[in-house]
Amino acid sequence: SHAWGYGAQDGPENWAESFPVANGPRQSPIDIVPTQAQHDPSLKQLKLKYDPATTKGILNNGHSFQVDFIDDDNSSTLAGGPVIGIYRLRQFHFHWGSSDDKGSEHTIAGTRFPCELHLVHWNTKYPNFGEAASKPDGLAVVGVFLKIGSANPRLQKVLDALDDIRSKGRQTTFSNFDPKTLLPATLDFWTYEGSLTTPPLLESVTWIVLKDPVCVSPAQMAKFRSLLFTSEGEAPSCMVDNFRPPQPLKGRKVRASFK
Ligand SMILES: NS(=O)(=O)c1ccc(C(=O)NCc2ccccc2F)cc1
Ligand SMILES: [Zn+2]
Repeated sequence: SHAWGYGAQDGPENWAESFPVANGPRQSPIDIVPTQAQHDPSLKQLKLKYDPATTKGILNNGHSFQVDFIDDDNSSTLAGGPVIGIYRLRQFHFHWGSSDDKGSEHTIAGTRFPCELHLVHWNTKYPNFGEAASKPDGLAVVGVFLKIGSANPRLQKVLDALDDIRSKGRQTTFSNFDPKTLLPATLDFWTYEGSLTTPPLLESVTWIVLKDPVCVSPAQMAKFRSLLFTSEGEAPSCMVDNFRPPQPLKGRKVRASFK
């Protein structure tokens, strides 16, 4: 089976054994070097429309935790920015470290953040997420950096649900949440063509990485780190350091929506 994780034996350095695309031409994440990004004035404004009523639940999937959304219609969508057409919100999740000096997947000129939020959308020109995930223009993921600061009240509702999903496979009700509240004030972004950052590492993602971080407090980071990679009954293993390090750019251009 394709069991993968973030440990010494099953972690990112070994993923290529089961998922050879790990060494492909458009892998994610990457180190974003702002001075080497090109401002593209043709990039449109990012249009995010999220309906809290589409919130479906919250799940510990053994790699991260995710908040799932009903994606049967265009109630919660992403358009504009670098994408053509309409992409539907499927889920959002996070990646974080065991300490505040690491945890993000993308880095900015080598700077790592303690946490990174991913809002996952799929192109409605395809019938469903699974189909879209195998197409070069199938997915669009918005990445948001979290930096240590004052407690973020918008995060609290998500973090309060974590007590009910401590172990892998646990899920609980979660409703009426507006992911827009997790975003920074300005939606300036970098964009490049990449991949899923976890197996199956499919090269189907248009990445939209926001320039401005949002805040998270040390106590809130401790809540993320209270989750487990393991199921109930297994020897507990703390869910931390669930990030893939930056991958080779292989000639790709990173564009900036801002000067
Ligand atoms: N960290 S990230 O790049 O934002 C990322 C987003 C989504 C997935 C995912 O849906 N995996 C399961 C999956 C993949 C392909 C087809 C169906 C699936 F359920 C993985 C990584
Ligand atoms: Zn992710």
